[in-house]
Amino acid sequence: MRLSWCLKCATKRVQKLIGNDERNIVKLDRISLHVKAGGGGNGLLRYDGVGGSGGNIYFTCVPDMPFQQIKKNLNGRFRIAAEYGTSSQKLKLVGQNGKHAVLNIPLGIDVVHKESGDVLHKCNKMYQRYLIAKGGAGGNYKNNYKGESGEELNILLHLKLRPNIGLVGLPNAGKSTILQAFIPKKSVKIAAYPFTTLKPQLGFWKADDDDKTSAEPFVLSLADLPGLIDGAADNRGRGHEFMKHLEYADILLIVVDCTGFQMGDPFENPWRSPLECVGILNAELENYLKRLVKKPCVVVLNKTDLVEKQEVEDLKAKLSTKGWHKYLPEALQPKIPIQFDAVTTSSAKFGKIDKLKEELIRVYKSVHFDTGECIDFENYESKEKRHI
Ligand SMILES: Nc1nc2c(ncn2[C@@H]2O[C@H](COP(=O)(O)OP(=O)(O)OP(=O)(O)O)[C@@H](O)[C@H]2O)c(=O)[nH]1
Repeated sequence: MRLSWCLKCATKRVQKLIGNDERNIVKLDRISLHVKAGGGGNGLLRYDGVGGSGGNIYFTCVPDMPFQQIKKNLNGRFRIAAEYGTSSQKLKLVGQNGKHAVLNIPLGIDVVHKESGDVLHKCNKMYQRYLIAKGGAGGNYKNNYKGESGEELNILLHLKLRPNIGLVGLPNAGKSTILQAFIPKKSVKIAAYPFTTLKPQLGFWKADDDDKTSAEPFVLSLADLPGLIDGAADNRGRGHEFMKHLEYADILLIVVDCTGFQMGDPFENPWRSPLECVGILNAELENYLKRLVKKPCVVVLNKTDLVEKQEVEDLKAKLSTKGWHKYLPEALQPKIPIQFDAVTTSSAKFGKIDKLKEELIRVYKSVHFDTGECIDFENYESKEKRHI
């Protein structure tokens, strides 16, 4: 019962988040807002009257709210203001406080100060009220009975997706092809050149297609992100914009091209072996956010049709060891090597993803059965590993 609730809520939350966009391409993942808290009312010096305080601006996380809804709720104004406090009067010495303004937002929004870039709040607790701008104090003896101004600032709301499975890989590894193989009806942009995927794409995979006995549909969401490059954690290739969507993913799926990777001109950039690709991706993930390398993680060696079977087996064996990173040159070794929950293979172009499907279901279910309820992935620490 609990498990089915988990699965249902995990799927629902992404479906609701992205609204009705048919192709499920995330078109809008940030909103710029001007917020102004109310100013305090003036006091009355002669009678020691105190002005009312200005209203605060709060954001509250609510369930099942699409990100686009924020825009609709604001009626395209992109400005929120709270009420001013009223001034003290002879007949009403204590002024009335201004009303607070509360904006409902979906879970997983980062509130960022537009000018400084500081993250003011990570809004990831349901029904929690986050104070965004404080109203000014009413006039009183401390401020010479002059009402104070409320805080006023420009902010950015950053949406972070909450997929069950987040696909990570270097460009051209075959992420979109994998997504297409999982969800054949979905139209995904695929091409034989890097950076075909420019925006995150979400797909919903009915994972229990063969299981006619299950009462609840078992649907997992997959997010295909644009390819990461060396230095993505330092925002090269707009890395931050995409990596933020991995923060709340339940499972990371590292997609590696079995034939390796060549970035641009071979005279300028060295060819990277598949193992080196894993090392680069591991390093990028840990550099961006250490918590990411603690998440459940599956590696899939894609394009197995292009290399010898033995080569794939050797690679799989290496990655399945605890010290897989030791096979890499020192400069490419990640500081915190990920201990993979599964290493598997696929040939997505030819629809061969059965082993990958099995492993993903196994890892997903094992994680959920461990806790018996919706897992708190922010504090998740796998049993046998991950000493950070
Ligand atoms: N031979 C073979 N080719 C594949 C396989 N999977 C993907 N490809 C090809 O690899 C190329 C890149 O595939 P994409 O799915 O666009 O790769 P991507 O990782 O999404 O690329 P970016 O958008 O750059 O991140 C395409 O030409 C695919 O047809 C596979 O299993 N075997």
